Amino acid sequence: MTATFSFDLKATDGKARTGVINTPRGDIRTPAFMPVGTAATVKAMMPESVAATGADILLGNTYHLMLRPTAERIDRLGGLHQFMNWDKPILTDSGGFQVMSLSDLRKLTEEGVTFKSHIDGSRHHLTPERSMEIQKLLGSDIVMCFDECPALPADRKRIQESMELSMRWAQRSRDAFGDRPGHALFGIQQGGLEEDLRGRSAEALRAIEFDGYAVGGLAVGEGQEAMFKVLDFAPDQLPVDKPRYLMGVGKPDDIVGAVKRGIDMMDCVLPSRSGRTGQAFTRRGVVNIKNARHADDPRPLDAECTCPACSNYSRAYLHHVFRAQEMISGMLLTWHNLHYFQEIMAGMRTAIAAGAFADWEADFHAGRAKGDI
Ligand SMILES: COC(=O)c1ccc(CCNc2nc3cc4nc(N)[nH]c(=O)c4cc3[nH]2)cc1
Repeated sequence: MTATFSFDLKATDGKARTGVINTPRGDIRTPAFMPVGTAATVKAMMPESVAATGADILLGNTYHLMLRPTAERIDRLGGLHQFMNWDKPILTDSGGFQVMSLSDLRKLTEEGVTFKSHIDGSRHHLTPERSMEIQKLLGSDIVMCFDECPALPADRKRIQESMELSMRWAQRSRDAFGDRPGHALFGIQQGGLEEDLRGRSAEALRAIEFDGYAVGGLAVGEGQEAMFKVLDFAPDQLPVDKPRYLMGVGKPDDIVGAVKRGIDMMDCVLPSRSGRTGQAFTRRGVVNIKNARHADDPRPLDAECTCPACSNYSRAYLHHVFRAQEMISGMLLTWHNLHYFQEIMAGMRTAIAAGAFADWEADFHAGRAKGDI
């Protein structure tokens, strides 16, 4: 732990990197996966269970928390860490992406976005300045710039105009964030799938100077092949000595491919949301536990996994509690998936430090079957 925020690059293997982000609330081992704690909880998990999976940091959402219970109420109660009983680092997304993907009756102007709450239809306004204020009230350790993420597919003109707006908002975010030792502000690169637009975005962000840089505008339906093509150039457009954060990613093989291309941090609802629907990620591929063929299977989900679900329960039991819609079903599979995602991150950190990423990656892909196992 340190009083300031810093990134210590420990080793590289090809484009893959491993290091530590030092923050006053604790160190973050990279490459890092951030569980998503949207409404001040990682759904179906106690905070101590999230920590037990190996997570060093979790993600919160400005959009959800501003609507309910409001940032002012969380601030009055001591901030988000105390409110949700998580004393390690928290990164908060800035709200723009969630407004466009969750709310309706949205109006986008140079000033910001106005929208109606998906919860009660009340009208709200988000600007770079208001997003910085909300994330400060929450007590977030890593604050994201307020940006606009265009839905794909979109024509080049729309992508360019959106990226240029986001860069003006990045400057306003920086100005509103002010000087907050021990707290970080990350810029977000936009530019769709266009190398030149992403290059201009990266240059604009470098000139403003941030503590870290996100690759935004991806995992919006472009597919893995198109995403990897962007990741073949985008990380190298960003400062080499700062953390690179790929937003919203992803499936296990997306994560491995992103780390291979120089990404240090990721977040995704996939392990928790799919865990609640009965989808388990394992070394050998995906298990849909609700499938009837698991009803009498005494074996664990994954014999090599040490999580509570795999250590103490059979597939038959997990199948039963999902079919019976018992609460323990989402708890066990969410814990398993988050544990497995952290195992992937730990494996890559060790492999990169040993210069053995290629072997680790080959082994990762070798074990995986297609479809349900
Ligand atoms: C079961 O799994 C799921 O339901 C599920 C849902 C959505 C995603 C994709 C999430 N993708 C994504 N999140 C994102 C969040 C972002 N935030 C900002 N500020 N700017 C961005 O440019 C941005 C891009 C994203 N792309 C992945 C999985």
